[in-house]
Amino acid sequence: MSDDGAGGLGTPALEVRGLGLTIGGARILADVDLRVAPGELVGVIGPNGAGKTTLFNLISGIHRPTAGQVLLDGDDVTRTAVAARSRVGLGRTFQTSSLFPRLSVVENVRLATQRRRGGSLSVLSFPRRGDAASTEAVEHLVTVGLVHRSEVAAGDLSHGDKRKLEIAVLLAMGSSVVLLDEPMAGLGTADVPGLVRVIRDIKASGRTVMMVEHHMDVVLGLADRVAVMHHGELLICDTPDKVMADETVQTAYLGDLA
Ligand SMILES: Nc1ncnc2c1ncn2[C@@H]1O[C@H](COP(=O)(O)OP(=O)(O)OP(=O)(O)O)[C@@H](O)[C@H]1O
Repeated sequence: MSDDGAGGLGTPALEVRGLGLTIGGARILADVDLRVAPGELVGVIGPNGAGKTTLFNLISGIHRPTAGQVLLDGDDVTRTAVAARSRVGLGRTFQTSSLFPRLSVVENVRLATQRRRGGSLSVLSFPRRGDAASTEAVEHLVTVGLVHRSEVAAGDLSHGDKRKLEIAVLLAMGSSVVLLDEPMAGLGTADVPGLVRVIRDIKASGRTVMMVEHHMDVVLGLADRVAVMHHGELLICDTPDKVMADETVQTAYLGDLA
């Protein structure tokens, strides 16, 4: 099933058309159509094994689909490599951390800033405080509320702070479409509101966000629309109210949570 096009008029920031993945005869994902408007936040929910991570893997280029297309800002990137998608503005966090644990917090962000600017990737070039890349790195750390941890090794951060740092790295890479894969996973209850604020700020900055998340209250509180996956298909993509009231969704998923 396709979403009902709440992405609206104009070119979607992200679109998938008829997206499918079959591996060894097993249908992992089938016929997913979804349009995400610039600045929109779409939450992706569904039971374990529904295909949420597979959808992200296809959008970010980790897997090639066996059917369908992925478009970024109207351009077909279905055959584009992960790094090249990143260069045109698609950023993704993973369920497992992808940071450099021995580098400091600010160094991790600065490295991403340098990469985007096409400059040196040498760690030796880090200590030039006050240069443009460092200044920008600090700005991203302010955005995610981590500037007070700038000099700490990334590997020594709490789980919640690592998630914030991953997001700062995406911002430094210049991502305009941000895929967040279970950002709240493993967070203590006390850390959730801080990360929710960060995600709200990212949306407020005009970026487009897709977020796989099992915390329903977080999804319902943040998302403009909620996409529900089930058995590799997209059941519905609509406003939180409509999704919560949808009978098919109640039967397929939400009923299980009650
Ligand atoms: N490379 C693969 N080869 C075979 N099966 C796969 C592969 N990748 C995913 N699957 C299967 O496809 C289904 C969807 O997996 P996926 O990880 O996308 O689900 P999910 O909705 O993200 O689940 P969770 O909430 O548990 O992370 C699962 O049954 C999984 O075992």
